[in-house]
Amino acid sequence: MNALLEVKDLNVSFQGNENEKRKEKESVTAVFYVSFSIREKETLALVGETGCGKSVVAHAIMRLLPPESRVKGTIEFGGKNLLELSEKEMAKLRGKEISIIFQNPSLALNPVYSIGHQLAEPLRIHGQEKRKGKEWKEEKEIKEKGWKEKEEKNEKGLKMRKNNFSKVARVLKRMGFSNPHEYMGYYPSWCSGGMNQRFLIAASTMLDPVLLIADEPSKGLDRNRVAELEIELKRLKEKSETAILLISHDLGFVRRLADRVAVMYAGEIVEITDPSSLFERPLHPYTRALLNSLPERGFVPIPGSSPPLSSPPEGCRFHPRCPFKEKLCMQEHPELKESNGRAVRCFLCL
Ligand SMILES: Nc1ncnc2c1ncn2[C@@H]1O[C@H](COP(=O)(O)OP(=O)(O)OP(=O)(O)O)[C@@H](O)[C@H]1O
Ligand code: NI
Repeated sequence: MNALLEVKDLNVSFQGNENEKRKEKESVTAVFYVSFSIREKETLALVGETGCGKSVVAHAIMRLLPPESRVKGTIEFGGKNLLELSEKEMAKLRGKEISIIFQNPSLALNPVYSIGHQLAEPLRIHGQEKRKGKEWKEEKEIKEKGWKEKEEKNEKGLKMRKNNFSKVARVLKRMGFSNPHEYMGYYPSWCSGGMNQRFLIAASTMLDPVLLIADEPSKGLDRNRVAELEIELKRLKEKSETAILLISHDLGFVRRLADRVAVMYAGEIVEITDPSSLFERPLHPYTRALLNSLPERGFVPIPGSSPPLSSPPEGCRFHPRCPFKEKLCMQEHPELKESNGRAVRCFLCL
């Protein structure tokens, strides 16, 4: 099957603070030659320790990185390289074809607008774009023909609002809200955190995006809410055409939802495989260490810490923490090699 999204050799660096000794600005390469693809309707999880570059990858796809970042490589989506699109072209895709679930429901929802109003926002933004030229013409005609037509236009606006609201109601109904019109009149502060989280998912998927990016959607949620979120994402997987890039520290969550998992370490992908092979037969020593650090597997911490991204070690980036390292691992940088549907960046595996 064709890839929906194809990330090739993605590099992202940031101009950092001035180094005291060398009196020059240090550059931090947060993402280093990252390549992966997501197929239609597939859920790909991105996992790895904090600071390894997961969010930077997500923001590069959404083109939401700050101006001081330098991005290289290609991100192909629908036959176009997203990195070459103008801001205007990108704005047309955002929220419509590629959407993102923001992490914190209480920050992402505006307290002073009703749920219904906020859920209709993507419809308003993307509906207006298409109508812009036509609207301008209408505006001109109104000036020429007087107020009668203006009244008609107001009616049109009302009709559009009604259409938007019935679309919001349909989406909420699909998400299991039996009485959507009632909830649409609610304000975020009237609802529980779990419910607001579901509204955020509804907002992100209002226009049936082909790709949804969920960056740590379960972070900071209590157990019940994580369970609700999981049900919601499963429902989305089953009932829609949306592919998901799922970024999460919660490996149990990843195991239950992902079709494939990419493991990142210090800005690189070190392993890509299906969840059951990953959990039953992890190959890369880092993946093994990551699994051993899970509470149910004995909570064994990974010795040492991630290398600074401004000066990563020579050879394999994991070698200073690897219990199996050999001389070669310290001297040469391993490639990501594929075999039997798995890919691993290690001289000692495969
Ligand atoms: N705007 C920025 N300027 C400089 N460095 C940045 C910037 N944004 C991210 N970084 C650096 O890039 C690296 C990767 O950050 P990123 O947020 O992608 O990590 P992450 O894997 O998402 O971690 P977490 O699991 O904690 O969310 C970090 O070392 C971070 O300091
Ligand atoms: Ni992150």
